[in-house]
Amino acid sequence: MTTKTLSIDGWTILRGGQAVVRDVSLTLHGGEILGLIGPNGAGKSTTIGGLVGLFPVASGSLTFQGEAWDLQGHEVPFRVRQQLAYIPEQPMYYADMTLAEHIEWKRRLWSAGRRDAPFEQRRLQELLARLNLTPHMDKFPHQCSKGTLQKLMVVLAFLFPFSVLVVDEPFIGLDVLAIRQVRALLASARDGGAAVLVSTHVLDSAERFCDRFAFMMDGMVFAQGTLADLRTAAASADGSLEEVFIRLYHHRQQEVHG
Ligand SMILES: Nc1ncnc2c1ncn2[C@@H]1O[C@H](COP(=O)(O)OP(=O)(O)OP(=O)(O)O)[C@@H](O)[C@H]1O
Repeated sequence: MTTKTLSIDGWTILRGGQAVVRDVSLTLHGGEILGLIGPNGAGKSTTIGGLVGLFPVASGSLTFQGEAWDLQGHEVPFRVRQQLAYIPEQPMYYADMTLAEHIEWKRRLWSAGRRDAPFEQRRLQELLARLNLTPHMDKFPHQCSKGTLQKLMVVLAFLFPFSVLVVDEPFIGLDVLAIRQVRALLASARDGGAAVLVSTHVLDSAERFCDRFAFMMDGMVFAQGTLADLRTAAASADGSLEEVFIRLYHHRQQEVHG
C-alpha cells in the first residue's frame, strides 16, 4: 500500500507552438518507481520538464500531498518544486565553476530556502565516494567526461531531502559501476518513501527496478500499470517489458494510424 504523492491530470504542454504533450495523466506514489517509457520524441522529457518547472503547463492540473492546482498556462508552483529533486538528461552546469563550486552553489541556494534541512557533509562525502567523483572535484566541466558531469547531476539531486525524484534517462554515458550505484540510489530513494519518476530507454533494466510503467507515444500515455497489468493488456503472459511495450505500441499505432 503506497501513498499517493503527486498526480498530474490532463496535461497539455506546447513547444514551438505545437502540443507535444497531450492530455497526459500520471500518478506518482510514495515508495514507488514509475518508469516512463516511449520512443524518441514521445514527449517524456517534455512531461518531465513540465513537472520540474522548465515549461508552463498549457492546460491541466496538479495534486501534491492533498493540495490541488489548476495550472492553465502556469508552471508547477515553487512550493511543489521545492520538494522535487531532478536529474536532467543532459548535464546542466556552469562552464566557469569547478565541480566543488557547483556543490557549494547548490548548498547556498538550498540553505537560503530550507533552514529546516541542514547540509550534511557526511552525506556529500558518501555520494562522492560511491560515484568515484572525489578525484574530479577541482576540475572545470570542460576537463570532465560526460559521465563525470552526469554523476555531478546525481550528487546535486541527492544532496538534500526530497519527496519526489524526477530522473530523465539516468544511465546514458555512465560506466557500469556508476549505473549500479545510481540504480541503488534510486532504490534507496524509493525505499525511503519518495515517489520516483524515471524516463529510460533501457527496458531490461527498467523491468527490474521500476514498480509500475507508463508508455507514451505521440505526446500521449497509451498504457499504464504494473508489468502484470501490461502483460494482461498485451495478451503476453510472460513477455518481457520490451516485448510487452512493442506489442502495445504496435496496437496503439494501428488504432491511431490504421
Ligand atoms: N525546442 C523545441 N521546439 C519545438 N519542438 C520541440 C522542441 N524540443 C522538442 N520538441 C518536440 O517535442 C516532442 C517531444 O520531445 P521530447 O524531448 O519530450 O521527447 P522524448 O520522449 O523525451 O524523446 P527522447 O527519447 O528522444 O529524449 C518531439 O516531437 C520534439 O520534436
